[in-house]
Amino acid sequence: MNIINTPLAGCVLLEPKRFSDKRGFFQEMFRAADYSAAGINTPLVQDNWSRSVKGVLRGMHFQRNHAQGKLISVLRGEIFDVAVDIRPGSATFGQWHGEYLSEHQPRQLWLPPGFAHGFLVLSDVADVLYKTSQYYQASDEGSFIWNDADLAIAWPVMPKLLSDKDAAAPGFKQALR
Ligand SMILES: Cc1cn([C@H]2C[C@H](O)[C@@H](COP(=O)(O)OP(=O)(O)O[C@H]3O[C@H](C)C(=O)[C@H](O)[C@H]3O)O2)c(=O)[nH]c1=O
Repeated sequence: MNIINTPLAGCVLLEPKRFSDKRGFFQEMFRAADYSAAGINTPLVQDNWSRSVKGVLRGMHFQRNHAQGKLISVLRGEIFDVAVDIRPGSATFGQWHGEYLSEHQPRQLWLPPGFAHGFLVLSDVADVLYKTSQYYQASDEGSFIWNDADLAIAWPVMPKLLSDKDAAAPGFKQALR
């Protein structure tokens, strides 16, 4: 498996092997012993399946006190996946990194605890499967607006559909006060 660093320390792109043949393909989606080399040393305790239609943007979300590491995979369609470094004291605090993830390439993005996460759906539908290193705790959730001017995330297209919560999210600085 290839492990490719991003400009945000600890946030890495993984390229697991995909074995294609005339039937289709086989791909291991997670193997603790191998993924620890990518810095995934905490147990991953929850799997999430998120289905969205074209133009949906989910994010930007984080958990304040029970920060979740997230291993993002796309089983169907294509997304633009974004991580924002919100680790206090990080040299890249407030910086973002985006990756195109799709069913067509064996690529996964690992966000260690301390990142906000969001994605924009580029295909007609997208199925995103992601593993987290902490359980979901609704009361611990924080969010900030997808188009915060200070962050200036370069989304490839404008979103068409957000949850009411995401559409009303505060700015980045306000959310992290
Ligand atoms: C995240 C989550 C949600 N839920 C319930 C709570 C709501 O009743 C419903 C939809 O939740 P929400 O609108 O927060 O889902 P997303 O907007 O996809 O939120 C996620 O979006 C970004 C991309 C993330 O990285 C996070 O995992 C998460 O914040 O599922 C659960 O029961 N467990 C969970 O882990």
